[in-house]
Amino acid sequence: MKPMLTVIGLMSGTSLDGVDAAIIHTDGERIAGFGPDISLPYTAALRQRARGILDHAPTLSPDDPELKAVEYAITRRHIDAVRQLQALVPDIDLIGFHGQTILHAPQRRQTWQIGDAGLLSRATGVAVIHDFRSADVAAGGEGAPLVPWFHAALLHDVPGPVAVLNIGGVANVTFIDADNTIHACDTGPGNALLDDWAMRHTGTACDVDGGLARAGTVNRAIVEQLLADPYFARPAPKSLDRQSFATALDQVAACTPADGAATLAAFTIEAVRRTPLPARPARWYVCGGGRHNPVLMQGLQAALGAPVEAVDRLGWNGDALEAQCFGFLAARSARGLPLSAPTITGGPDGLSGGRLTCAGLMPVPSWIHATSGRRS
Ligand SMILES: Nc1ncnc2c1ncn2[C@@H]1O[C@H](COP(=O)(O)OP(=O)(O)OP(=O)(O)O)[C@@H](O)[C@H]1O
Ligand SMILES: CC(=O)N[C@H]1[C@@H]2OC[C@@H](O2)[C@@H](O)[C@@H]1O[C@H](C)C(=O)O
Repeated sequence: MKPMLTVIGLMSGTSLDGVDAAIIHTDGERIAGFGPDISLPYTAALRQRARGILDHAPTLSPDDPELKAVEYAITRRHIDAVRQLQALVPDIDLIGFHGQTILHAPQRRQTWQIGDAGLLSRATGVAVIHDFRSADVAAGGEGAPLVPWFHAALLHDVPGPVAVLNIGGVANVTFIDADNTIHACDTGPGNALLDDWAMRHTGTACDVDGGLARAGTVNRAIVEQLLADPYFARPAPKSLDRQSFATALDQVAACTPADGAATLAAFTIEAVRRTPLPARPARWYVCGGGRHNPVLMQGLQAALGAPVEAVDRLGWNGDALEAQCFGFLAARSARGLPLSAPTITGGPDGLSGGRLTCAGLMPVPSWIHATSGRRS
């Protein structure tokens, strides 16, 4: 076994804003350090086409020509990101490629991330681990969130109970108890509803710095209606699709743009507050793009009754964290280590995941664990 791997992690999240790529030095348990990271945005046209695919994913054939074209364009963007990092750090052992989630329905044993791992491996000359969620979903787990093992590795010297909250398109929490048990789930909406609302009313991709929400008044009755969704009464583990609460936009449709934004921001915040956790976190650390929105951060601080800070305060890189995570998970997969757990996704104890793709005649690296998925 090679002791420490140099891995590029790639994440393109539910916000559909682009590709984050980051280098991590890890054996899948310890983190020896991080290398450079970059973000390559999707063009507005690609973002719109990806959104079209996401909106129609439940009825799409895997051979749909537009799906294939968008998958190709997204893969090319990932190849560009990897090549830029390879120009800085040529000796890369492995790539962890999340792909673009277009559908997540674990109750139907379905989770769908698009992206061509074979093309990525051929174009970069590096072995790729991808399809991180399917094994857990096939075994009855939620398949998400998968970031908790990484948060736990980073938090090893931070005493629990502590929570890490990721506010991406969807929001998810990792909770580490005083005895180091890891619990997790998706809390509810993150920025996705706010993004869609801002696009509808201002033509901008998000409510920049919470400007719209700050000018509005929260409609508490609508927030309560939104929180009546059965998802919030379910115990963890549980996970969401980007579109799980898409009808919320209809429920705020009669609000002014500012009041609608304020109400959707309050929905995100209140969903976090009501998330069933085994104990109250002594501190909350926030990552994901939502930590740049002061309305969300101040609202969380007021609602949670404990200090709320951006993860950057811990010295973490809050923008590269998810990409680093999929590098870390690729190293775990290469070693056959678990990616999930009963208290994280509800999947079986000890289950690894991910699939290995080594394109063409590339030899399978000797340090790849025999159970780390099939070669394609
Ligand atoms: N200055 C800002 N003001 C308000 N919102 C912001 C700002 N910067 C980023 N965001 C929000 O952060 C989002 C991007 O967050 P992030 O990159 O964490 O999402 P993601 O990784 O795609 O999602 P997920 O974690 O659900 O997969 C944007 O869509 C936007 O809503
Ligand atoms: C199916 C899917 O892609 N889920 C994402 C999404 O974005 C946030 C939240 O919903 C989380 O569950 C997950 O991503 C993070 C990286 C995870 O798996 O931990």
